[in-house]
Amino acid sequence: MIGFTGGHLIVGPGALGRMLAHALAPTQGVTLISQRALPAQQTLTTPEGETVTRRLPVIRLAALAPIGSPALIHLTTKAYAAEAVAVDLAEKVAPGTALVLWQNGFGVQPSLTRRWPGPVLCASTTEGAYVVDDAAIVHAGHGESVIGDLHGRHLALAHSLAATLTRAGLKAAAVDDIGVRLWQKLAVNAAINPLVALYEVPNGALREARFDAELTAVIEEIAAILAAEGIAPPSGSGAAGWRRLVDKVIEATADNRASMLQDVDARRPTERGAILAPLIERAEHNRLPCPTLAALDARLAEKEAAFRLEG
Ligand SMILES: NC(=O)C1=CN([C@@H]2O[C@H](COP(=O)(O)OP(=O)(O)OC[C@H]3O[C@@H](n4cnc5c(N)ncnc54)[C@H](OP(=O)(O)O)[C@@H]3O)[C@@H](O)[C@H]2O)C=CC1
Ligand SMILES: CC(C)(CO)C(=O)C(=O)O
Repeated sequence: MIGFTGGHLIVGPGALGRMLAHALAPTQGVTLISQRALPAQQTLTTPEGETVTRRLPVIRLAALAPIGSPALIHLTTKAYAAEAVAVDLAEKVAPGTALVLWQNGFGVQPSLTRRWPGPVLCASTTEGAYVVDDAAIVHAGHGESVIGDLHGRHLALAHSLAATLTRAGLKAAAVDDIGVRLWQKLAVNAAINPLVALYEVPNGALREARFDAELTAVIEEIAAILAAEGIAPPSGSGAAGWRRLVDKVIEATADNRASMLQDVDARRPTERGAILAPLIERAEHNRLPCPTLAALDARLAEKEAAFRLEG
């Protein structure tokens, strides 16, 4: 068993986890928690193209001794791994320990807010990072993070974390409507990610006429579902407001291979369960049709099954 000396525990040392660790390490105690051995010598390429190498302590979750209360636990696994990891973690930390969920979508957030024994913050970020290998990541682009909790009970904690992240060079703000922010990001992810992952194209391809009918159908379904849930787009209203937001993101990220496409490229499961499933569930709850979203989900499931067969 390996000891842990306090500070920020970052569980899931992938792109986002290591980016947070690199940012926080100069001013805060940081420990990465992994599921397999990783080198402690870690390199980050900044959005400005600078390369920085740091020693980041890494402990395997299975080897982590029970600990008191770290400052915060950041959960930075993919959404589909988060609940199982949280169950393992809960056995090792004091019950009041705060958890920060960095996952996209709206699956693990309500569920772990109910189940985790301490405060749960949710973060929604437009920072962009990707993994090069076990010792290197790229922070591809600066973004912004918003942080809050689903029931508005931990705003002081959200403010304190946002200030810590901002001081560390990751612009962040505390918000009292994180649920709305998560759904708004989910709407963008649901409109863009499944299509680009299925057609294996960069985001900018969705500007082409051949995708217009499918993109329009997806956005109309999302708009109806979110209207029933009382979630409006950040500006404008209805399907036109969502379309404007999605078009803006497509334009701004035209060269991106979206995260779901990167998962397809790497033959990994996608986060469709965190992005499409909550919309489909809310559509069923509100007795709204969502044939386009359901078809995208089924096609992605088929693609993932084919990868599993490949091996
Ligand atoms: N990358 C980005 O720019 C952004 C990511 N996000 C969200 O953040 C989340 C993480 O994304 P990202 O960092 O890209 O994903 P990655 O796949 O790069 O990282 C996930 C990490 O979790 C690790 N992990 C999986 N299971 C466990 C476990 N049981 N114990 C410890 N670690 C585990 C993986 O380890 P292993 O390598 O061994 O599989 C991997 O290091 C996703 O929900 C994503 O949607 C949101 C906005 C931006
Ligand atoms: C907004 C978008 C689609 C940008 O690529 C994204 O967040 C992702 O790749 O998951």
